[in-house]
Amino acid sequence: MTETTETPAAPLTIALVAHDAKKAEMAAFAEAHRNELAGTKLYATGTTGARVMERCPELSVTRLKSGPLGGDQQIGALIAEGRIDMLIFFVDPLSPHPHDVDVKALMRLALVYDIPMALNPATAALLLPVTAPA
Ligand SMILES: O=C(CO)COP(=O)(O)O
Repeated sequence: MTETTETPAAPLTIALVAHDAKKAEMAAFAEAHRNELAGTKLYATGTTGARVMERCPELSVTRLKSGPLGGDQQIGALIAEGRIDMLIFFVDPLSPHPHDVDVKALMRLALVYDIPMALNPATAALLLPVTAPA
């Protein structure tokens, strides 16, 4: 009998980011999808990560800097290194953001590296079950 040694698949790595006006929706999204998210490795910008962990204390989220202080760029760097499989970024299209160039740079890298990117809850809800079964 031949033994096969199967390497367990690495968990899906997801980056969570939400503008201030969308943080409540991100926390609600995380709660609604807590089972799928529990099987993934999560990164988030600082405040978004805090809100998600507040709502779902069982989820372990690696928090980076706050977006305006470089958190969006940190996530962009992880994407460039091939360490992020999916970006869920709830964007507020109705407010100006002082770090808009960082926001654009993050989205640009998600496009360059062709990773699934959901910019609103409706798209994230479609994307998540396809890629991260509960
Ligand atoms: O600013 C952000 C996205 O551009 C998000 O950063 P925070 O999660 O720290 O608020």
